[in-house]
Amino acid sequence: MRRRLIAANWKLNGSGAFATEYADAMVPALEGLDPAVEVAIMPPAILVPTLRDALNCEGGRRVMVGVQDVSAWETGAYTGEIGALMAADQHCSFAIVGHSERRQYFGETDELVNSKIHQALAAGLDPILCVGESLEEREAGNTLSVVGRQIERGLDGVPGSDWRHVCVAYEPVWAIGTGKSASAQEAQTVHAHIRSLLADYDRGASEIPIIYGGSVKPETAEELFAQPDIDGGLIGGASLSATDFAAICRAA
Ligand SMILES: O=C(CO)COP(=O)(O)O
Repeated sequence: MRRRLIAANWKLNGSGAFATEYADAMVPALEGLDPAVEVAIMPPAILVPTLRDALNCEGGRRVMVGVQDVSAWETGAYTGEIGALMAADQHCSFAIVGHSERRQYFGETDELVNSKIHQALAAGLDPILCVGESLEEREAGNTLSVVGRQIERGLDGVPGSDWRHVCVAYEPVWAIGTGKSASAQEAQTVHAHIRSLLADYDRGASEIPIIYGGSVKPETAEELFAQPDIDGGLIGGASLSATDFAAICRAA
């Protein structure tokens, strides 16, 4: 049975007060949710302790926290960076790695993304490797080759013993923040391709959860998550509403 994961990416949004209010709303909203569904929230790193403490009230469901990025270096003179070990020390469970906004605005290459994947795994975090094509690449018919390259280079050198800690998020760049989600069928086609690429590594890799991101809303979540190779979602805009995010979790 593959893992099912619904993850929130707050991006550059939130505050201490927002995190506390959000957690207060999430705890009751998730009551009764299938315990097999993993729920994780990635706020800006500085809000991790506040959110984590507010979520983990007694009797509440376990909601994990994570970071939106980690450094490619473990420690040292790298001003502004946040290390994977530091995130783990703050009880983070996940790290998003290689988000298209990092690739686009901060020039992250597949090689840098690969170093970050190794840092995350070494620190005991579950990395969520983001892959996805731009509109131009899709229109040129290159979706599967772009995604294939990002998977191959991003996961280069990951040992078989670590497959169970890896997640992949397929996030078509043209669907992020645009309100234009890939159709369930379009997403399923790419997910099935990723699944077959992973299966080429070995059997363990074919069990990696592949989640979809890009304008997921409560109204679209159910059909997306019903696809055989879509194991959950990475939610941006809609995750900023605790009510909408909880509704999306229920669709998993
Ligand atoms: O980038 C995303 C999640 O990482 C998706 O963002 P939106 O849900 O706002 O399109």
